[in-house]
Amino acid sequence: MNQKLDLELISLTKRYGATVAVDAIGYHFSAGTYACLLGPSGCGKSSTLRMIAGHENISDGSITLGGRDISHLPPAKRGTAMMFQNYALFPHLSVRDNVAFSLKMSGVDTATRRARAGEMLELVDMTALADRLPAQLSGGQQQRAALARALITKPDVLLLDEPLSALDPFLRIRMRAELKKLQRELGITFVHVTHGQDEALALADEIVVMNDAKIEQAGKTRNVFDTPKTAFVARFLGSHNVVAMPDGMIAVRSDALKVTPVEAAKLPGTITNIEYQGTHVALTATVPGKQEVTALLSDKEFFGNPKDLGEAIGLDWQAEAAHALAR
Ligand SMILES: Nc1ncnc2c1ncn2[C@@H]1O[C@H](COP(=O)(O)OP(=O)(O)OP(=O)(O)O)[C@@H](O)[C@H]1O
Repeated sequence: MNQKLDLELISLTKRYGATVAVDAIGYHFSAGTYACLLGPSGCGKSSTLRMIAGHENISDGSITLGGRDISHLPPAKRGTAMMFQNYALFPHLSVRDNVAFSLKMSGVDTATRRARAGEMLELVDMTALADRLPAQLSGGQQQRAALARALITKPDVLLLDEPLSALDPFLRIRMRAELKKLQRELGITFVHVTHGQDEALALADEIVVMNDAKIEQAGKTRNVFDTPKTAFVARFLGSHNVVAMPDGMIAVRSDALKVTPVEAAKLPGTITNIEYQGTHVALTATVPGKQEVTALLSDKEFFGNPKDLGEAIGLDWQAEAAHALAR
C-alpha cells in the first residue's frame, strides 16, 4: 500500500454501441489525492470508474498507474479496488469472511487471512462485529465492512461508486468524515463518484466535473468552485448566479452580492422571494432580461435593513467577484 503511484487517464473513451458514454477524457490523479468525479446522471462518471477498475472494457485510450499500462489487466492485477454503491457483501458469509474473501480467492493461507482481516476490521472499527452476517449490521456498519473488504488487497487506488447514497442524511455526513479520515491515514488515492456537489466539496482535494461524456472542468476543489469556467459548472456547483451582462455571461457568488440603492448598483432588481435560512437570508430578485439572481445576506445584514417582496433594489458586487464564462 501507499507506493505513491500516480493514476493517469489518457484519451479514455467508452462507447456502448452508438452511445459515447465517455469521450476521450484525460486526467492526472497525483498519488494520495482524494478526488471526486462529479456530474449529473448519465454524464459518464460510473463508466469512467468501472473502466479504471477493469469492470468495463475500454473502447479507446489508456489508463496507467505509476506509469504502468493497466488498461487491459484483470481487476485483481491493477492495484485498484472498488467499493460498490450497495456494498455487494455476500449475505451468507460473516463480516470477517467477507473481508478475507479476496485473499481466499488468491490462495492465501487461513491464518494469514484471519490476521489480515483482523487488521482491516480494526482499521474500520468493526472488530466487535466480525462474526455477524451482513443482515445483522446497520447501513453504516455494512459500509465499513465493504471498505475493509476493498482495502484488504492493499490497493494503491480505492474506487468508490456513490458510497454514501444508501445512507440516511445524518449517517451520510458522519460516514463522509470517516471516509476522509481513512483516506488521510492510508495516504492512498481515492476516486469517488458522486452526483452531490456538497459531498464533493466536503471531501475532495480535487474535483473532476463531467458533463455529457466530457470533463467540463477539473482541478483543486477551491479553484474550481471559486472560478467556474462555464455556466454549467457554476450552476452545478451551486451558490453562484449565472448572469448575462451586456459584455457577456458572468458567474458571481450569491454571498458576494450586496443590496444597494438602485442608482449605485450594477443591476436593478425587484424582490420575488425572501427565504430565511437561520444564519442567512436568501433574497431573490428579477433583473433585466427576465433573469433571477439570489443574494445571500447574513441575518444581521438583512434584518438591519429589512426588505419586502416587490421592493425595488440594486444589486452590486466587487469587480473581482465576477468571473467571465466561456458559455
Ligand atoms: N451497459 C450499458 N449499455 C448501454 N449504455 C450504457 C451502459 N451503461 C451506461 N450506458 C450509457 O452511458 C451513459 C453514461 O452512463 P454512466 O452510468 O457512466 O453515467 P453516470 O454519470 O454514472 O450516471 P448515474 O449518476 O446515473 O449513475 C448514459 O447515457 C448511459 O445510458
